[in-house]
Amino acid sequence: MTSKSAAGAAPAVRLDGVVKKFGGVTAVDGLDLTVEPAQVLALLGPNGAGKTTTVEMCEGFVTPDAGTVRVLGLDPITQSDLLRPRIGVMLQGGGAYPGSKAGEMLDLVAAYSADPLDPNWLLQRLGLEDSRRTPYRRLSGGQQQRLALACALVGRPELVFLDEPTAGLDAQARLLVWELIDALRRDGVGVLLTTHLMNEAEELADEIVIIDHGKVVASGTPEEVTRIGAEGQLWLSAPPDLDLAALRVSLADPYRVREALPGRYLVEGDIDPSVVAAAATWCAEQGALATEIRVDQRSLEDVFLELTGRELRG
Ligand SMILES: Nc1ncnc2c1ncn2[C@@H]1O[C@H](COP(=O)(O)OP(=O)(O)OP(=O)(O)O)[C@@H](O)[C@H]1O
Repeated sequence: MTSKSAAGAAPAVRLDGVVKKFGGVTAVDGLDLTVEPAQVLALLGPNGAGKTTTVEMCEGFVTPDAGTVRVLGLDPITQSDLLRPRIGVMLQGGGAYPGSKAGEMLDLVAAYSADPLDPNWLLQRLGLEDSRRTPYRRLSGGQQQRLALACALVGRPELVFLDEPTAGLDAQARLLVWELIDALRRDGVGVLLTTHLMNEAEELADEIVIIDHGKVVASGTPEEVTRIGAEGQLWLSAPPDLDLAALRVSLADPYRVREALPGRYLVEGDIDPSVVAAAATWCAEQGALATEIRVDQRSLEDVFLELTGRELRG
């Protein structure tokens, strides 16, 4: 289920029973979590679920009230001097002086590292080669975001914390970042990623942890998480509001058929090949294109919404 670290190697991140309260709000409530080396773990949760607080405790910016946090085997609060050179943190805003140029900023961060990556190679890898001499304040939001990622990676960290690394990026830039995260994993780097993009988590993560109200509500590989509650289910994706009457005739009792979410049709019962055929035929007879059929497996978004509720969080 989970990739194992090399014998004797400390997990990249290990949280045991971690609690963090802000006044009357319990942001993190007894959280256990492990990121192995060379593993991408996606931490998902609705707004206010406790993701940022969790990551900030790992980075040593926030002190837990209870439990243990170990990052590369070290305590991020009391051993931060030892830890800092070994981790990469993607700061929103980059801690930048607005007038400094993108290339200068990256060079400066690289200068703090004993064995940095070549900043020019990294700029080119992130599609920033033409922005080398551009002052930070003139970079677009997406370019600033990519520069923050470059700053997190230039010191060859063993572990990186990526807080919504592709928020606000266009599709091309997102793909570049995804490729880079994949390359990090291949190089043995652990990645703790927070994201609101379910496809990003499915695409990149070896392990998904969904939290809500500071507690784990589901965890496992993407395949394991998308199987939660999906036994005896067929999900068909197509345009919304199709007429289900004909499908109810061809799949009579004991099958139950409904449009569970707009454009997501759910058949519950014993799913055999004839049921798959009936669902596909029904969709074609409606003149609609079925874009996806999943058996005994749901989309990550369906699982996420069911586990964390559909109401908006503040
Ligand atoms: N410094 C703080 N002071 C007071 N309350 C805080 C502080 N930081 C976080 N909280 C509260 O702790 C809870 C968890 O917040 P956190 O930012 O960790 O959630 P999140 O999952 O990262 O949310 P989002 O997806 O919106 O970024 C929220 O109720 C938030 O208001």
